[in-house]
Amino acid sequence: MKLPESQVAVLQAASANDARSIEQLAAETDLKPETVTGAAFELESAGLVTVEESTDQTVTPTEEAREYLRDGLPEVGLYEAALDAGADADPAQMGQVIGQSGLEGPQVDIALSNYARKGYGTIESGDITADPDADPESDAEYAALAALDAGESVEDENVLEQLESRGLVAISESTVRSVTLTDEGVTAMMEGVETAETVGQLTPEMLTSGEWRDVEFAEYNVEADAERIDGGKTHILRQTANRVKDTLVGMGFEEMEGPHADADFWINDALFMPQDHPARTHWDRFALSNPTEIDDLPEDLVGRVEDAHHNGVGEDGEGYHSPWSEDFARAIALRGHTTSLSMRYLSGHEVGELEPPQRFFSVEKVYRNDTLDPTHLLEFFQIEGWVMAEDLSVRDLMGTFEEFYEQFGITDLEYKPHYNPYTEPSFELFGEHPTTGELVEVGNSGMFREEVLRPLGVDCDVMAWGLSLERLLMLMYGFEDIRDIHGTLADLELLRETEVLH
Ligand SMILES: N[C@@H](Cc1ccccc1)C(=O)O
Repeated sequence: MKLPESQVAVLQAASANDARSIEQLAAETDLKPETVTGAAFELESAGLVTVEESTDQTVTPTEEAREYLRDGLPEVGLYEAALDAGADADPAQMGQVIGQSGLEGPQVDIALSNYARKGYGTIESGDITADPDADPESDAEYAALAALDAGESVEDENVLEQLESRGLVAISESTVRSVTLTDEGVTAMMEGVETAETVGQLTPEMLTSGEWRDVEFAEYNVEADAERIDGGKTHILRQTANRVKDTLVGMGFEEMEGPHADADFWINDALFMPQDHPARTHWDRFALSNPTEIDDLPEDLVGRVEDAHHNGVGEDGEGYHSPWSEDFARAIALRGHTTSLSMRYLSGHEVGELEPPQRFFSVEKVYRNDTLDPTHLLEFFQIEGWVMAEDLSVRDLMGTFEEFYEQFGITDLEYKPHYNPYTEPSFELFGEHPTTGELVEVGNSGMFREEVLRPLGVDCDVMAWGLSLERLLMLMYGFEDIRDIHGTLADLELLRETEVLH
């Protein structure tokens, strides 16, 4: 019998009486595990070996667990402090016991949430008791962590589950295969197995020499285990941004482009945002220190915008009775919204005067001095858009949102009246989070006011919006923390495994 080299090697290394794992065979034959697996499958289909599969669990203590192995579990620290405070006799004040325990930050919550569960005592309305019979020495979770750390295995599934849910162990499963010679395999070996020359890869030389006609090619085995390789890939946020762009282009929109750092004029003044608006203080804007201002603002437009701020527009227009300075308008900051682009385009500054109907969009980054939390980042992507046409109504706006979000599987939009200095009426948009069921704000929108449109020279209706790309992602994939997706705390595994659906 003639077989490819790797199969001959595996056949020789396998035994009829004792199952050998892929790793053992790989070590013995000096072949890669994936080559051995491939060969084993081939031999199995030829009836020469059997391949058994089982699942192997690897449990590894996390960094946090190692800390506790060193310093003790937080709930045990709390128990010891409670004992010191005499809480085994009379309830002690919880605040004091926590202070004494030396626990800090998140460890306090961790201690509290495990204390009663593990029978160390009770916690009720500010008081803590300690069960005198509790024995930290025989804490099952600690013992299990210590065993794992020493390379031993832990059989108690409940304890493992608990440790996993506390984030103290990482459990990963892998398929283990082992190979045994069949009777047929033994017979084949006794009759003699020779190595057939097989070619794993076609080369240009083989093609030019014509040698390819005579060689035997090794078969591919697409089921063989191979090493996992995480190649670079487009970030899911970028993938979704691209999908949003495709969707909007499909709906007849054209893309806007423009500066991330822009004059306050485009970011705020053109939007009829008074210069003394709270959002325009230095707290909220990321000002540029070099350069500090933009010189080439369109003078006519600046004049009309200033006039609207002072006097409003129309016969009985009403302006702001607040100061307006051109220096303030020229100052450069990172844009807090991409509505600056909408102003640039609507004013004719970018692509010339526009005749209705028109539709424009951008999917671009904006910057805000917010406090970081699960739904806020200092920078995020805004899906900006506007439609310019005669006689638009709120129905057109809602219809556009329904059509857009439906393409991402979101069909339960809700609207809430809102206030923007530049739109009237204005609406916030909400969608339901697929796992928590909470209503998540996904965007803000409205019909631009006369005070915005008149100075820009637009004399028909314009409906507009700014939607959050990250929040759209949260609704699509059920992320609960925006920081899982980007920033320094991003969950790489999640990013590797999430597939953007088209
Ligand atoms: N600029 C608004 C969004 C918006 C754009 C256009 C019109 C109305 C609202 C925001 O950032 O929240």
